[in-house]
Amino acid sequence: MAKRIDVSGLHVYYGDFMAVEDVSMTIEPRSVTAFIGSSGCGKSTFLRALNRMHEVTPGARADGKVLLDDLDIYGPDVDPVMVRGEIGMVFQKANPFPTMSIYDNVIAGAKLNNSRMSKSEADDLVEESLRGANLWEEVKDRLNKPGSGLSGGQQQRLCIARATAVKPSVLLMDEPCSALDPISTLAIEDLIHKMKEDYTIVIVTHNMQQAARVSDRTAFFNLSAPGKPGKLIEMGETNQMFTRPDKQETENYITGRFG
Ligand SMILES: Nc1ncnc2c1ncn2[C@@H]1O[C@H](COP(=O)(O)OP(=O)(O)OP(=O)(O)O)[C@@H](O)[C@H]1O
Repeated sequence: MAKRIDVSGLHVYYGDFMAVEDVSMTIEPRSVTAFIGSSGCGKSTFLRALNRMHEVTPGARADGKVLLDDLDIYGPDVDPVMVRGEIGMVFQKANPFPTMSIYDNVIAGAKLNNSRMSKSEADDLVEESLRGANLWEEVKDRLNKPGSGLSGGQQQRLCIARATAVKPSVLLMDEPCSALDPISTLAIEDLIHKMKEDYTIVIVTHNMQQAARVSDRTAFFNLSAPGKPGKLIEMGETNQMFTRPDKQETENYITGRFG
């Protein structure tokens, strides 16, 4: 079930370096939110702080509040592994487990959560997740072959199936199409469009057309100079952001005057 994310006053640091400064925003359920902005302005860092994935980087830490509906994901008793189950992530480069079969790739995370899953439950979940990722028809006859034998676009859809098999409520996608050809990109964009009925989706993208095509709301990040922290400049309906942004800085970026 899709859930809302409410961020207030979030700062993210790598050691002493503040990479993201004081970001507050609401990410609506059953919609796609795009993060755009020039390289190094902290989009990926902020995205990773939304499911505590930054904590796997030594020295990285976040300050501030992130609510997933009513759950404070930085609360003292909250397990980051549980958070990452609720808020899944898909990375820039498809990263299926190379030695695992397609089937085992899909079921890997779900099995960690429920080691007593029966064979028929697992079969059903694999089929449902692959169908959800628009990949079932292409792989149903080779489920026992390695995931690494698929094309780049198929591997990315396999990673999406793996992420959704644990039944998250939010999917964070960090430039999921940047390594893909235009046809595979379109397949992922179609999938994002379909999945927003069930999930809250956030996508980081460098591709303005992609942000305009897939997202309902867009957040523009920027930094005042190299080495300075990234900040949220403006967030709004994608249509409005691309036609009548409030801030000159946003307009300059969108019209290609910098970034
Ligand atoms: N592991 C890390 N250790 C130290 N600094 C980091 C680390 N990862 C990112 N940074 C720094 O944090 C800042 C924000 O980086 P981030 O990757 O979040 O930006 P981005 O907007 O996603 O960039 P891009 O669009 O190029 O992917 C940059 O100054 C970057 O050098």
